[in-house]
Amino acid sequence: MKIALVYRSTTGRTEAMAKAIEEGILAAGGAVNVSSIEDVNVDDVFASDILVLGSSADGAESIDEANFVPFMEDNKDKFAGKKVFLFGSYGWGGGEYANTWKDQVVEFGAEMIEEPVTCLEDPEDATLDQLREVGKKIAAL
Ligand SMILES: Cc1cc2nc3c(=O)[nH]c(=O)nc-3n(C[C@H](O)[C@H](O)[C@H](O)COP(=O)(O)O)c2cc1C
Repeated sequence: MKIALVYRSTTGRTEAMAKAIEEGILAAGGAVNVSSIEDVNVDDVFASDILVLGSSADGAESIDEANFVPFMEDNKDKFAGKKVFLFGSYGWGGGEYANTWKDQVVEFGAEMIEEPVTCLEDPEDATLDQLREVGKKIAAL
């Protein structure tokens, strides 16, 4: 299945998580089209079966307000039937923003591959290992 990974990261924390997922996908023999939300190609993303989406927490328990919020709203009709995995780093909110994001994705008709994975600030090695395993699972779908 075709896999797209789109992320937003201000200081590199969510980007490190994205790299671990990519490593897992590649290690399992899969291929993935990786882009940051700032220069995402929407047509390419929604030509994929699996959407791996990462954003750090922003605003008041939101995903990235400048780019990811409009990306979600503008493409809400394109999520039906997609398989989605969400991840990202947060600072103080315990990752609550990712639950709201999950609810949105489910409301748009997508299927969650796994529960979102979030982490406080920099991802620990155990989190990166967990994300590599998620990447392997995604590659095998
Ligand atoms: C403008 C701004 C708003 C933020 N809002 C939240 C928030 O609502 N909840 C939270 O837990 N962290 C919030 N954070 C903290 C970031 O999500 C956190 O620093 C994260 O580790 C950054 O990851 P990144 O380097 O991948 O962007 C905010 C940070 C900034 C700069």
